[in-house]
Amino acid sequence: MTTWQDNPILTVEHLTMRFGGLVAVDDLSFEVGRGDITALIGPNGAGKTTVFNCVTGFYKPTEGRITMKRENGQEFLLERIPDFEIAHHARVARTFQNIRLFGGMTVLENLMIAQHNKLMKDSVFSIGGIFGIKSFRKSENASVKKATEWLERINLIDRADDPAADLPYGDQRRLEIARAMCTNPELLCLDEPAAGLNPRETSELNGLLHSIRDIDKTAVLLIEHDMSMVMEISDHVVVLDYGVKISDGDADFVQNDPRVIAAYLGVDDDEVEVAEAEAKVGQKEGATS
Ligand SMILES: Nc1ncnc2c1ncn2[C@@H]1O[C@H](COP(=O)(O)OP(=O)(O)OP(=O)(O)O)[C@@H](O)[C@H]1O
Repeated sequence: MTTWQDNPILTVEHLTMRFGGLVAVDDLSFEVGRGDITALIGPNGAGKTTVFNCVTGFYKPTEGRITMKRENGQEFLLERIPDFEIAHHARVARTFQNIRLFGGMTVLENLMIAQHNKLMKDSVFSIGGIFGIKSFRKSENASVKKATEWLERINLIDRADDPAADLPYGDQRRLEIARAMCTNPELLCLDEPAAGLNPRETSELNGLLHSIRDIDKTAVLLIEHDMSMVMEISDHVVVLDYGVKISDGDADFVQNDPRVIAAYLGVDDDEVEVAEAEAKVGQKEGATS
């Protein structure tokens, strides 16, 4: 079995991000394995979103290197290129904490617009579209086919013509992921994909992420606060606290790591056993009262 170190798609080296005097991310290094679901976790304010923003080009890091290695061997230093090139050439797609669909457009149109760049190119920037040239028609048909396939995969084909804003929250989340997938990413970055979902919607999301890893062979990097979801689906978990990496391994390793338990309980490492015992007593008392 390969691990994230053997075949990384993304390598983060000595990443540091300062905002004035505040060090949000401090000398962070980790790998994201090709074909893995990797979770970036940590308490509030640990620096997770800042890392995401550096990987996807929203922030330029103060120091460090972020290398994306595509399947075809091409390498991109993400800290050096603008965000549209990160999406377009390095093939990194992302979603945000808050859903950013085009609510007034239909469900299908949301998936079509994700393929806009290719359509524009194939239509020679609309001129070919007006005259109906063959390459544009072919490209348009391919876009509709791809959008339809995704709607079938996320069980929204019956809602194709409804405005995206009319969908239930969990469906909107999956549509947003499908829209990101329509840009053909090799790395998909998801910012709290399970936030606000009920257990049924979370289970549908888990199925979708597994299929993206296994069928599309797209690596997934996610930030998530829902620990049971993280531990269930992740091949690899990286834990941050106060901008510093405190643990890095598979889900079993990380959830039993005393440094992680200490960070989440808000105590020092050497106080973990006492805090855990107190937490268990508290749970029992809660159950009997
Ligand atoms: N643009 C910014 N300007 C100044 N400080 C910032 C900026 N972005 C983030 N920070 C600070 O950097 C630190 C890390 O924030 P970040 O949002 O990355 O954490 P997080 O782990 O994603 O937190 P949460 O789980 O609450 O979303 C925090 O102290 C935050 O206030």
